[in-house]
Amino acid sequence: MDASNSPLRLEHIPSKGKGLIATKPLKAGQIVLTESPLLLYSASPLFSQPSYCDNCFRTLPTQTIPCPSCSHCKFCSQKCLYIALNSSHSSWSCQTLSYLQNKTSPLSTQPFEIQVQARFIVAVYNLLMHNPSHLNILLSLHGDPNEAILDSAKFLHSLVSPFCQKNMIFSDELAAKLIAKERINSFCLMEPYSQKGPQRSIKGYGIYPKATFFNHDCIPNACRFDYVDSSDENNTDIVIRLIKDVDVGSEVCISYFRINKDYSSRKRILMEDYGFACECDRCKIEANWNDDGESKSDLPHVCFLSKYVCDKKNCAGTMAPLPPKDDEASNVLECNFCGNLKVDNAT
Ligand SMILES: C[S@@+](CC[C@H](N)C(=O)[O-])C[C@H]1O[C@@H](n2cnc3c(N)ncnc32)[C@H](O)[C@@H]1O
Repeated sequence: MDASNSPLRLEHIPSKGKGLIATKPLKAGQIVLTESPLLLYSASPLFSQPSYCDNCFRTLPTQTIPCPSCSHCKFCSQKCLYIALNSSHSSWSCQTLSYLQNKTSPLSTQPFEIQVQARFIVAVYNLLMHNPSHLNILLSLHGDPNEAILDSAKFLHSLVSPFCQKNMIFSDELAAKLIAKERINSFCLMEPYSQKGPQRSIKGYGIYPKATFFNHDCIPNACRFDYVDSSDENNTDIVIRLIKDVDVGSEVCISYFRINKDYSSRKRILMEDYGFACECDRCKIEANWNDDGESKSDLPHVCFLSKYVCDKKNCAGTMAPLPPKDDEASNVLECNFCGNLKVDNAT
């Protein structure tokens, strides 16, 4: 990120913590970051059977390959099974998850959110057993534990720690710090778009240590593309593409959710999930929104939404221009959810 030819650099942004700033003038459609995940984990409750591969998160074919030791994990190919057995689904993870997924497990009566935290704890402990140096990266991310996280960390660590060797670094304090990072810094891996809707559900979560530094804006100048169900080798990479030109020195921001959410939903999610009150221009205007009958169609954010929200049925993804070719900006917009293309005649 700090390499001299990188389009972005990390800086302190007043009242936001760290953020990413353009190091040169950047063009709409430009890809400013492609990054592989440090950690991936499933978003499925522990006692359900996911419909996607436990290694690559692509939708499972009809013929699946189960883990030879547990009945819970399924893979789409021998290659994915082999990769997982040597990484995310090590014998330690397999044994620990099998215990947690047992019908008599204390987790069977716990809410969905705690079950996903259990998956995260197993995934992160497994990662740190194999790559202890990743701990510093994880601990440097934003987020501190609150009371609820301290309680769930204590509970989850007590279930998992009997499977850990005595000389390991894990503790309930560390579990709490890690869960607090997970909440704020994870990106969703989504089911493919379907016109039947209603909304794409979440297959899994990924921690991307550079992408996590993008701050939120309700009128973002960049958005995230993902290609989880593509046949690309790096299908779980995250790709951040610019929606508009960005001046040197300006911050590049994404939206942490669909850009067409109303003011009260945005306000609630940003406070409950991310712990901040948004001060962007759109929020300032919408906080004082009243139904005075006056047309609002020429307000900058209303124009932005009508241009960049995908209008395909049940989609509402964000449209961003295709990457520039030979330094020439594209006038074709692509939706980051459904892949819909539309020509932008105003370009
Ligand atoms: C994923 S992190 C983004 C990077 C973070 N700023 C850092 O220093 O590591 C999300 C956190 O950044 C801060 N943040 C993001 N967007 C913000 C905004 N528009 N206004 C204020 N704080 C923001 C909030 O503290 C939020 O919980």
